[in-house]
Amino acid sequence: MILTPWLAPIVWEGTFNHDILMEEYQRNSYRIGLLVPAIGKYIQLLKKFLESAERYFVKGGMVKYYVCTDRPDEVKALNLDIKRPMKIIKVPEYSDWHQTVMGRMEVIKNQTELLFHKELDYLACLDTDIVMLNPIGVEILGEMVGALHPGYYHSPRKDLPYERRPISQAFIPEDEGDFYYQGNFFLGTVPRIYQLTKACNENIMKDRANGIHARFDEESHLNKYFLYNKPTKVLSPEYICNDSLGSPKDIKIKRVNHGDKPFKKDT
Ligand SMILES: CC(=O)N[C@H]1[C@@H](OP(=O)(O)OP(=O)(O)OC[C@H]2O[C@@H](n3ccc(=O)[nH]c3=O)[C@H](O)[C@@H]2O)O[C@H](CO)[C@H](O)[C@@H]1O
Ligand SMILES: [Mn+2]
Repeated sequence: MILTPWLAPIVWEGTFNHDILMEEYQRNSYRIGLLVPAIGKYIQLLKKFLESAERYFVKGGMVKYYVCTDRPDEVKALNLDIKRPMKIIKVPEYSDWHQTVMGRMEVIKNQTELLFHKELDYLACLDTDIVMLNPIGVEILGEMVGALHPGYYHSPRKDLPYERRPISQAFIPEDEGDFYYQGNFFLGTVPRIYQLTKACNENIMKDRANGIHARFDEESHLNKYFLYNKPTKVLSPEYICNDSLGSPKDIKIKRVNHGDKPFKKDT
């Protein structure tokens, strides 16, 4: 499938000409931010993430890295082999894993107001446990872009793991839903990312006030948002693979490996 039912492209290897897209990009010299949280022990993953991004993420583009961390000194001590600019954004140490992943929406919203609206045209938000293995180029750029979860792109709607409890703001009724999007790779223009993170954060706050926590944290809220605010471009699972998937025939190129950690996740 290379087009959604609302006619947004689904980006697979072979569906685009990188040279044409790059010429178009260079005429506009868009500024791209790559934001990654590295809070607590996830700082251990940062060097591999950033050095792979340096090699593969929009090569030839104007990219700046934004690292959100509770421990700036540990990030500075990493001896990173990167040439593109990096800014460290100080964030609180959250009480647990769930608050940390949910907090990302609030941090992005706040930093968009303060910083990103001045510094960037596009912002991409990725997990730290991603290692890029192949080029991820300007083909990913769009107004508002989501990535298909590699575990569910062939699943019927009834099997998509949306939040199904009506009490949550992330609730999606049984007879609705297009795709299941992954929470760890989304991007868009700065104004669209602002709207997205503001809406998700407000819904997270409402859930908190109502004593409910959505099934897959901020990913459930992102899926709700994308249902009623359709992405203008969708990334195929090439962009968010992991080894546990094996080698599905339709994934010709694994652009990343996601999820390997040298420590146990404390959820
Ligand atoms: C299989 C599974 O359960 N997947 C869920 C899990 O993905 P993951 O298992 O990929 O979550 P994860 O442990 O990678 O955490 C998400 C990201 O938050 C950041 N981080 C998290 C904790 C911390 O102490 N410090 C820190 O920096 C870091 O960038 C990390 O990569 O979580 C996501 C939330 O985004 C979604 O809910 C996914 O569906
Ligand atoms: Mn992850």
